[in-house]
Amino acid sequence: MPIPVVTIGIAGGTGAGKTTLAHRLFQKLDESENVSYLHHDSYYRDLSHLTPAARAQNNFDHPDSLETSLLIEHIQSLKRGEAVDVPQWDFASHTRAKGTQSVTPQKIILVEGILILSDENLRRELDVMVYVDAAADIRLVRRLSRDLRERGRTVDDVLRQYNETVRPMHEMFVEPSKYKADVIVNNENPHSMAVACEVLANHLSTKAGIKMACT
Ligand SMILES: Nc1ncnc2c1ncn2[C@@H]1O[C@H](COP(=O)(O)OP(=O)(O)O)[C@@H](O)[C@H]1O
Ligand SMILES: Nc1ccn([C@@H]2O[C@H](COP(=O)(O)O)[C@@H](O)[C@H]2O)c(=O)n1
Repeated sequence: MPIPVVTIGIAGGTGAGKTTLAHRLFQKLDESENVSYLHHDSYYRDLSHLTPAARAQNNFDHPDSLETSLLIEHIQSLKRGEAVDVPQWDFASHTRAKGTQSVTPQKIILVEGILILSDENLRRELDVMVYVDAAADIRLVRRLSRDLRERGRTVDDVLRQYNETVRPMHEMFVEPSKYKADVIVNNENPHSMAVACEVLANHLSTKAGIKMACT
């Protein structure tokens, strides 16, 4: 029996604050309201057939690097009330890790990723589309620090990748997708985050009777 579900998409450039916003939303949702959280990054195509050097040169910011059709299938399964087995991505080796993570169906499906608003079929699955915005220099600094800390990268790795693929693909695919969003959040302004929270709370309440306290 299908359950009423609200699907929220959170897009934005690398380092913009998508994960930060998603985690803030979890904290603000009533504890009884659980969330099925899907990250587009989990759906990168496996590169284990390539050498480590070749994998590192891959363009991870082009839509073809992701198995978006599987993400769409998973959203549709969750909407039907079926659990899904989500692949796990290893950012250090650029490969799909062994094993999957089971995600169970909940009233809210939260989908996050740089490219989720650039795919028309994926957009059709989303009830509310949010784009988190921040200036390129701020995003680069945040990404540099996160990739050194959490993704096993060097400063040279991050800067080379940023210049060769991240920045051009951002301009080609990510930034234009901003104009598909229902809500654009300015992550340099805390008030903008608060307003976005109010908009989402209002939507969840009217469409699905889900309570979310933003204060
Ligand atoms: N408004 C903010 N002010 C300062 N640091 C932030 C802010 N938003 C996010 N960050 C930090 O920037 C880094 C990248 O944020 P994250 O949410 O992971 O971005 P994304 O998911 O869009 O790549 C994280 O270390 C996070 O703590
Ligand atoms: N093996 C990989 C896979 C992806 N990336 C980068 O991740 C970025 C998206 O994640 P955010 O959390 O920053 O939104 C994307 O820009 C890819 O370049 C990677 O470096 N290695």
